[in-house]
Amino acid sequence: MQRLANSSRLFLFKHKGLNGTASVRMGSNNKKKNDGSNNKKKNDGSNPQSGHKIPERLKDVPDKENPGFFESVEYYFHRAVQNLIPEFDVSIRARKFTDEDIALRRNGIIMLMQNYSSLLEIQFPFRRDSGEYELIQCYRCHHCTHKSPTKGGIRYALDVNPDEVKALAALMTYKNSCSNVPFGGAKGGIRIDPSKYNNRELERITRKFALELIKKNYVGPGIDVPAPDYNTSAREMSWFYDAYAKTLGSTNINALGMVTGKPLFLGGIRGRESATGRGVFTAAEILVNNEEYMCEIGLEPCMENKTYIVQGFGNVGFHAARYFRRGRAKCLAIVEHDTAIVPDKGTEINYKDLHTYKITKGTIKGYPGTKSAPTDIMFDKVDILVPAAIEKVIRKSNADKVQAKIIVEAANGPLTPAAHAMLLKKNVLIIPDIFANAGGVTVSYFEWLKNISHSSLGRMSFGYDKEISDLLLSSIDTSLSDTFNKKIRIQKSAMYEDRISNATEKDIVQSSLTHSMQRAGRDILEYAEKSDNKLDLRNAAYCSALFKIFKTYEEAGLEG
Ligand SMILES: NC(=O)C1=CN([C@@H]2O[C@H](COP(=O)(O)OP(=O)(O)OC[C@H]3O[C@@H](n4cnc5c(N)ncnc54)[C@H](O)[C@@H]3O)[C@@H](O)[C@H]2O)C=CC1
Ligand SMILES: O=C(O)CCC(=O)C(=O)O
Repeated sequence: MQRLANSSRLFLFKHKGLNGTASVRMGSNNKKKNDGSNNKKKNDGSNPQSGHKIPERLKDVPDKENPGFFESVEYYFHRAVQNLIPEFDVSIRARKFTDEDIALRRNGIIMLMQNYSSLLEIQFPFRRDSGEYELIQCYRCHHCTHKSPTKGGIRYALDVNPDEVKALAALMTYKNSCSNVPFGGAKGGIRIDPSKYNNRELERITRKFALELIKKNYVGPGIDVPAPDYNTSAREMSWFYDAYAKTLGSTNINALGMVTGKPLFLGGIRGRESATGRGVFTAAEILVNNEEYMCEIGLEPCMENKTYIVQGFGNVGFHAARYFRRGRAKCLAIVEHDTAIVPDKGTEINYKDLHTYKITKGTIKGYPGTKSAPTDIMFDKVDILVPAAIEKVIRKSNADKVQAKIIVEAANGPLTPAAHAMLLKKNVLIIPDIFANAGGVTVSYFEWLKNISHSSLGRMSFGYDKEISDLLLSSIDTSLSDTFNKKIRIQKSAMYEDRISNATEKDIVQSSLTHSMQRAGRDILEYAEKSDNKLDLRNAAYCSALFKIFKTYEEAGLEG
């Protein structure tokens, strides 16, 4: 990075985009002389001088206690676009457009990247086991379709609504791009409280929703691929798949790829269930091991003995808590919607056991070896806070209570823009959702690949890899023996023997997930380094995501 002489804001950097390397000026495309008076970013991180304006209707989003979820995502989108205008223009200019056409084309693509493509609202009557009828409301939103299929989970909750589904679909577009998952974004949900229905009823509701989507050609292995999310799991995904397999999918050889997060014996993949929590830990680890970042927030650069609190002990929170403990961090509390628990001094929670306890008792309250605490313990002093429940839990009215140094957004949208800005000012490191919780969709992608290739990962290469490494070792034996003129044999370590002889699909999934998170993290940190506030990883993650989406639209052309 090289600062330009007479500007405090403009700087030059190299970006390795999809199309190789381009040198661009970042931060402002304002050609006017900088008088230093108004060429500054605002406290909320927006940059009015960039040549791209945040739409008037979003102006008060960073100040609201309870902004719309979709408008919050749109707001983050526009903040990032403000930084990217010069980069966008460089990539269009390479195609020899006139200056006027560059602006028109760039603004057209920005419009495409922000807006959702379609939103389907379905209502159907449902007869409960009691004989009563209910009207069930469901939604599915396809956000950007620059890549096919679109992808994202399905949640069951009473607050599912069009605004929420659109926001979550947009987050999926940006998350997929940020993590190099080659899909567009989508999300869906059914507005029910699943705890009020028995299993047969839930199965019928799920199948009806699936059939409505199938009839409309709104889902399919090459169209849109659902997955588990809040209050759904492998069980609901099996029903979804079965509804497809018995209808439109009966003649489709790739039918298994119509949904991910399935059980293992129905085309699922090892490691998907724990993938989001594992990815959350990996994202945290990348930052916690980064000396510069830890120095900025006054922490030691290692995971060992860092304290953590997890809010939401569902699929994501359970596995995240497990991995943090494996990383030798110390749990201070687990917070659920009805209570929090704190481990007794000197004891450690057995998370698998706690998970079983919660399923059996319907609560974590009373778990042996812990004491109950109020749920606002999540605002206590801690190194790492992991909100893994729902959106907008940290807002303008409670953000100043947060005492964590690092927040890892395991849930989608747990912070409002106001809370985000307030915490940034307090020097809190926020690891944003579109990076932190991307482990789930990344392994969903691996499952989809497995389904459409009709082979488990590694099946065609494990044997060959073993033969090649045996050959390599024996050729090293031969060369050493020839050089030293005596028989030399390389000793294989037990770990090597074990890895090479007993490699499983899970090993491939886990190491590929780590690799993918590391690569996404590296790209985000590159953008962060170039920005005015390197702690604003959300803006950096959006920049990393949006540039790739922009390039895809730009290269595909806009006339079709
Ligand atoms: N399941 C997945 O693979 C992915 C999930 N996510 C996001 O992670 C979040 C959690 O999802 P899951 O773990 O799958 O859901 P889940 O349904 O398995 O668990 C959610 C947990 O949060 C608890 N909870 C709800 N409201 C709470 C509150 N106010 N305070 C404390 N706890 C509360 C619930 O009781 C439940 O135990 C959601 O935002 C979801 O969109 C993101 C990426 C992937
Ligand atoms: O696994 C997937 O396809 C999507 C997971 C999801 O819904 C999310 O990342 O929010």
